Amino acid sequence: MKKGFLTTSKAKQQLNETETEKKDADSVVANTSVSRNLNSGVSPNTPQWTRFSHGLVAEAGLPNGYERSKRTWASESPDLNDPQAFCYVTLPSVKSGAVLPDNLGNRTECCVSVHVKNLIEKTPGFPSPPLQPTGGKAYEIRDAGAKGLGVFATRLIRAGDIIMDDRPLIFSPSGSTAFLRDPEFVRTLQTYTLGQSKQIVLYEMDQVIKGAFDRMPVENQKAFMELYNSHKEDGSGEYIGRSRTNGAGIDGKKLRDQGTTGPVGAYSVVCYDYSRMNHCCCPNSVFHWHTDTFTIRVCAIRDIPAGEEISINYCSVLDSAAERAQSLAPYGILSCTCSPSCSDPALAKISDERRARFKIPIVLHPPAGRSRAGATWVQPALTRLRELEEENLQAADEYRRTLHQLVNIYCFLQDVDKVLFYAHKLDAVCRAMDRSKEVDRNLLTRQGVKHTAGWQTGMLNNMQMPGMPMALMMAFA
Ligand SMILES: C[S@@+](CC[C@H](N)C(=O)[O-])C[C@H]1O[C@@H](n2cnc3c(N)ncnc32)[C@H](O)[C@@H]1O
Repeated sequence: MKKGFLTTSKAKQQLNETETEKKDADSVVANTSVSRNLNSGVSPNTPQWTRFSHGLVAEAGLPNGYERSKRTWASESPDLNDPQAFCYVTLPSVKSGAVLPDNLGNRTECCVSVHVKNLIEKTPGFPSPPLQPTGGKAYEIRDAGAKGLGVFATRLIRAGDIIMDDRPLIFSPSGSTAFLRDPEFVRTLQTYTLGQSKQIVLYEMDQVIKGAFDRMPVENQKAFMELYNSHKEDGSGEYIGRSRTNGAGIDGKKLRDQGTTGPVGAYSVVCYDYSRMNHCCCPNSVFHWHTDTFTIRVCAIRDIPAGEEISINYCSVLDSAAERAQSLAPYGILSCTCSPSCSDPALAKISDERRARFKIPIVLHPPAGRSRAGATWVQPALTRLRELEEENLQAADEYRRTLHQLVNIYCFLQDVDKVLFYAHKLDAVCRAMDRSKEVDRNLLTRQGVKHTAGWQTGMLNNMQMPGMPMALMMAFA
């Protein structure tokens, strides 16, 4: 049996000691439950380890004197009683006698701790088959000009539709942190400069991913090697370079190494079709990880006409242009031209100001009395929705929140047409964001609306006795 990442008691002790120092690291990757990030080389020990270098790096390559590690970071046959041991495993497991290439799109080579392997295998429904795209496949991969390849709609895709549900080629620890929990390895690193140690960690990560790659069928290896690599000059090897370019962080709240938080102990995946999706600062689709189907699911967040490129966001949609530029640089995206508000400085200024405002939710209080229906108190929410739509920021959570707010307000005001209008928009956005359970199905029919709690509250409010300013007690957030 070979040694895993975290098998020694010293390593475990060091992990516990360093758990308190991860705030800095958390801020790097904690934008969404599924954050697109493999550039988070965060050390629990040194705050400087926030990111790996990118672009042309002078000291690219292993430093002189570093003896290529003979250690095996993960084992094919780990101690299944040690949740911290790391293993290589194919998930969902391929039945003996399974015929390749029938299984090609259905198998993922994983490098995971025994704890995470168990979490995956015990997830209710695992391994359900990937979901079919709504109405059948509606995209093609083709030339996207200066961006390389991209994914384009072949017909109208409606907001809320599933575009793809992609099984990864590889599932592996994100960032370098798994290594940095091995005290012996950390001691070796301490004899080098920070830049040199990052090169060493990149090399070791490359080896880990190569271990998973070597287990793939030839067709999957070919698919992986065809992926774009934006890390050719910074010391990343062929494997980690592709992983940094194409990796998507998965739900780090649930699926992570035992006893870890933040980027430490988190995982990321590299898929095939999904990896061809380019970045847009106002994307028309969103993505989320599903352990039961073991897939990254991409859904349209607004209607996408035939021929339009299908895009996702590689950073946080409400970041300023300068913050987005910083996040995009490791992908080799030096000047984003995805929308007019990126390329035109005057529009970028307006967009920055709006994005900053969108981070602060508006809370509305209906005035007391019966005149509230025609009043202007709803206007701030309507203006916010219009501005979000002008910026094409339907992927921002604030868009979903504002729609919720408007549905509640118009229920309260007993305006069934407006409830239906906003509830249908909300339903599409929630379906895209995998939050459909949030929408009361009654809100989607004229008859049903009248049975909702919000409508009933509005009715009571209309019947209120003079001198009972019930509305004063209400707030629409
Ligand atoms: C995950 S891959 C996307 C697919 C890639 N275009 C391809 O040809 O395989 C990420 C790479 O695509 C390119 N890219 C993605 N979005 C871009 C954008 N908005 N502007 C310029 N290049 C972009 C960058 O080279 C980036 O490193």
